[in-house]
Parts: sequence; C-alpha cells; structure tokens
Amino acid sequence: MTTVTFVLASRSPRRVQLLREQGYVFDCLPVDLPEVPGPGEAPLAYARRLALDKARAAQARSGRPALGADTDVSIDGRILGKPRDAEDACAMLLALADRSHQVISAVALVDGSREAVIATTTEVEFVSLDRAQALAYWASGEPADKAGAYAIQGLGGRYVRALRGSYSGVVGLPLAETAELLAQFGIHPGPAASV
Ligand SMILES: Cc1cn([C@H]2C[C@H](O)[C@@H](COP(=O)(O)OP(=O)(O)OP(=O)(O)O)O2)c(=O)[nH]c1=O
Repeated sequence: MTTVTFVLASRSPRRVQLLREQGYVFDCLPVDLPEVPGPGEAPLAYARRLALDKARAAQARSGRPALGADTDVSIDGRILGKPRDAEDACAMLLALADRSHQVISAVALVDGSREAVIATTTEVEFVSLDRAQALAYWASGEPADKAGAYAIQGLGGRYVRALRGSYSGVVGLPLAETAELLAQFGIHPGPAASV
C-alpha cells in the first residue's frame, strides 16, 4: 500500500507530537492567520472556520492534502483564545474556576476541491482557583500559548476535576475523529504503526 502523505498546517508542537505518535507521515507548513471571531460568531463556527482557513492556506501553498486545526475554550457562549498578557490569563482562569466550560477543537482536511471538517466539544470542570494561584500559574510560562490559558497535559492538569469528551481534543487534536477524517481521504499511519 502506498502511504499518502500530507502537510500539517500548524506550528503547535502538541499537534505535531500527537500525529507523530500515531505514526502519520507528514510535513509541517505553519500558516499565520488572524485569529479574531467575527461579530456574533459562535464558538463552534469560529473554530471550524479557522481550521478550514488554515488547511486551505497550506493546501494552496503546497499543492498537497492539508490538515488544519483550531482549539478554543468556550464559556457562556464567549470564546477564549490565547491570553494576551498576565491580566488576560488571570481573567480567563478565574472565569473558568469552580465550574464547567467547553473546549472545541475543529479539524479540517483539504485536498484539491475536496474539503471536510469535523469538530469535538469536550466538557471540562475546573476546581476553584484564586488570583494568586492564577498569577503563579501564568509565571510558569505554560498558559501563554494555550486557549483558555491552561494546558490539561501540563501543570494545568491539576485544575481539571472532571472531563467528558475527547482528552486529545482538549490538547489540540481529537485523535479518533482525526484518524477517521484522514482515512476518508485515503491517509493512514505508516505501516509500522497501523494497528
Ligand atoms: C485548552 C488547551 C489548549 N491547548 C492548546 C492547543 C492549541 O495549540 C492552542 C490553541 O491555539 P490554536 O490557535 O488552536 O493553535 P496554535 O496557534 O497553537 O497552532 P496552529 O494554529 O499553528 O495550529 O492551545 C493545549 O495545549 N492544552 C489545553 O489544555
């Protein structure tokens, strides 16, 4: 069987690692797009749009099948992307404290004129947190490039009391759904990792 390869339209080390661990063979082609929600744009529609725009841009530049993804935190219909600074991160973490929010991850695959997008929504419940804890967490450097200002796979894992949905989706790439999407386009892991 010939292995079809693709480009990953991402500079996220988490996405690269998750896909490599699954045995996929791909090249990275990060694209920089403005990540700003349109007026009244719902969190799910926003994540799907960005994933598709990232994949389209990488496909146009490479001429190869391209995978793009976007992860956002949503609380009360509000979209929390990456924090701008310490105050922004603190405000996000305090908004998440002691209640549940949703993490939306959208993944798009574009191959010529063929396009498909999937998305997962994962419910995450946080423990309570105070401002001093939020600021100390910010000082660790971990929240800076993470949607919602936390990383479930890192120090931020201690804030997660419960989760319902896709753990890998929270980290940035829902593995089961992404594998299904890639398979629809004839893309499978390398032979050594096909399980
Ligand atoms: C909630 C959460 C998010 N994140 C990360 C996943 C994404 O990398 C990031 C959200 O930003 P994204 O804009 O989705 O992705 P990115 O800018 O890191 O990478 P690219 O656009 O080049 O693909 O937050 C975690 O790593 N852990 C978490 O628990």
